[in-house]
Formats: sequence, structure tokens, C-alpha cells
Amino acid sequence: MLGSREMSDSKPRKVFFSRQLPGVALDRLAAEADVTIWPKADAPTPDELSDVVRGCDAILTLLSDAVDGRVMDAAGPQLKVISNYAVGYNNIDLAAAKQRGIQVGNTPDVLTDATADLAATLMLAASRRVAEAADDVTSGRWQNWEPAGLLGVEPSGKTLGIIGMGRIGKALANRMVGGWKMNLIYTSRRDQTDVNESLSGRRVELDELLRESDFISIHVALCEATRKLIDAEAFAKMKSNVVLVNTARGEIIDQDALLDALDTCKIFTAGLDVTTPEPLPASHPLVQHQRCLILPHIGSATTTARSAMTEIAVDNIIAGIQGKSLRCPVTL
Ligand SMILES: NC(=O)C1=CN([C@@H]2O[C@H](COP(=O)(O)OP(=O)(O)OC[C@H]3O[C@@H](n4cnc5c(N)ncnc54)[C@H](O)[C@@H]3O)[C@@H](O)[C@H]2O)C=CC1
Ligand SMILES: O=C(O)C(=O)CO
Repeated sequence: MLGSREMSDSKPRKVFFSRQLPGVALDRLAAEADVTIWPKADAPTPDELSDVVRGCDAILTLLSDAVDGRVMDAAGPQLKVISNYAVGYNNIDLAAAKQRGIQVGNTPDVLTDATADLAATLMLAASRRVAEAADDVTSGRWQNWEPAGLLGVEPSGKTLGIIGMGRIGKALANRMVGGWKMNLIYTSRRDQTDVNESLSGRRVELDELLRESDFISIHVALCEATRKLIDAEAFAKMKSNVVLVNTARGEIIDQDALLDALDTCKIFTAGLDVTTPEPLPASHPLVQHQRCLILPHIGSATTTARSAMTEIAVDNIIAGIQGKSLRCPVTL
């Protein structure tokens, strides 16, 4: 049923947090609601989540929590808001929430700089083979300064292709065009005149981006249209020696095709903050691959970004349980 849900003023609101959050904003919720925080280190399974949200007015979820209609129904008809502690919301069934009149919120903007910084870090670290080089030192393999040892590629003056020119894509473009004087091409659902004018960017089709880029960084949201967007066919179109970076979602790359592209030296290196699943087992060939640098999804992991995310997530919950519009709503 569409529309706002019944508010009951007679009993305290119940809120479930699927993890403890950094920052102090949680204190503000105490005045409004009884907050239960998932006590275990491992994320709740879908069954556990359905169980613990029973009777809740609001749920705070992480990107690893799959929230579908079943979880929403298990919570009950009083559930008013799902506050996702992330800007990406591919883990939430928005149609099911809309159908039930449940508001969904996310945490945009405040993590843009942190995530763009990490994408830039991955670009530089992957292009200079930093993980491989550090491993040579810690393993004792490094013996001599070699003129042809650990040669990398340089971003300066090269072409950067950004897939998905949203907030984080633009912030990375600013860094790499401003600082490294890279040439910019990008894919986007609409032309971005500000990017074209201030960064001399050019919107292109994905095919052209794949054929022209020396560095490719993925910043598009995950949805059915972007799942496995970078597959074997896409790798085949790329130049050789491409550096590929993904800080968006692991599902956007076909990981078997990526492994093959690395094994056959079709691409130079990859830098990934996201994989599927997360974590990849330590024995996975991509984890073990010398030219694949994988980080544990730390794009937004700065004290500044995570505290600000907590503020927004809590604001979204308070507004939601009061029946008001969310500070950062997600709509279908
Ligand atoms: N590694 C990390 O810790 C973090 C990862 N992320 C990921 O980065 C993504 C981007 O974040 P923002 O830039 O803030 O989001 P945004 O919404 O500003 O940008 C996403 C872009 O994807 C485009 N897009 C969405 N659906 C599309 C489709 N079907 N086809 C083509 N383009 C489509 C949008 O038009 C937009 O330009 C998030 O969705 C999230 O998955 C975000 C923050 C931290
Ligand atoms: O916000 C997101 O979407 C993340 O992946 C983590 O901050």
C-alpha cells in the first residue's frame, strides 16, 4: 500500500542498527527511540536480519545487508524508514519499499572526497605496482636496484576514461585533470557541460572509452544495466597496458574476464576497492595475482566521512520515524 505509515505515539519507537557506527550522532537517537545494535562481528544473515527487525520503526543497514520485501514484511507494518549507511543502495529493494510506503535514505556527498582520493590512490598505486614492490621488500626478494626492475606507467598526459560521471567520478576527474594533466573522456547518461568546460572533458559511448583510455575508473551505480558491464568483450576492446580501477561495486566487473585479461597481459594492472563477494577468499586467483591490488572496501573510510555519514543516517531515521521527508531520500 502506498502512502505514509501509521504513527503510534503511545510506545517508544524501535530502531535496529545492523552495526555500531563511528561518530556521536547516535546519542541524538536515544531521545527518540530504543536502539538495538547487532552485537556480533559477522553481519546478520538474511534470516537473522528478518528475525531481529521484527517490530522496528526504522532500520539502519549496511551495504552488505540485503533488504528485500521479506525483511520489510518481517519488520511489520509499522516500519517507516530504512536508512542505508552508504551512498550506494543496490542492496535495498526500492520497489518493495515504495510498495509498502517505506522511505529509504542514503548518505551522499560527505564521502565523495574520501572515495575519489582512494580511486586516485589506486590509480597511482596500480600504475606503479606499489603492492608488488612492497611485497618484494617484505619477502626479502628485493636485492638490487635494477634499471629495468618494476617498471610502471605514468598517468601524466594520458587519457583517463571515467565510467559514470556522478559525484565521485567528477571529484576524481578534478584531481587527475587538475593535478596530472590527464585528458578526460567519460560515459554518462547526459552530457555534463560543467565537466566539458572546466576539465575539457568529452562524453563518449562506452565503446570509444574502452578503445581510447589508458586509465579506466569505474564510478557508475550498480543496477541490472551495469552488472558485468566490463566483461570479456569490453576487455578485448581495451588498449594494451590499461590500468583499471574500480571503487564502485564488484559486480560491475566480470571477475573471470578480469583474471583472464591480467593473465594474458591484456591489461597492465587492476586496482580494486570492491569485489564480489566481499571479502574474496585469500586463495582467490585475483587476490593472489601480482598485478591486482585489492583493498577491503575502504573508499569512505576516513574519520571525517564516516562521522558525517552517521549524522546523515541518523537524521534520515529521525525524520522517517517522525513521518517527515528524509534529509537524503532515495527514490525509484
Ligand atoms: N568504495 C567505496 O567505499 C564507495 C563506493 N561507492 C560507489 O560509488 C558509486 C557512485 O557514487 P556517487 O558518485 O556518489 O553516485 P552518483 O549517483 O553521483 O553517481 C552514479 C552515476 O551512475 C550513473 N548511473 C546510474 N545508473 C546508471 C545506469 N543504469 N546506466 C548508466 N549510468 C548510470 C548516474 O547517472 C550517475 O552519474 C555508488 O553507487 C557506490 O556504489 C560510493 C562511495 C564509497
Ligand atoms: O557508500 C557506499 O556506497 C560505499 O560503498 C561505502 O561507503
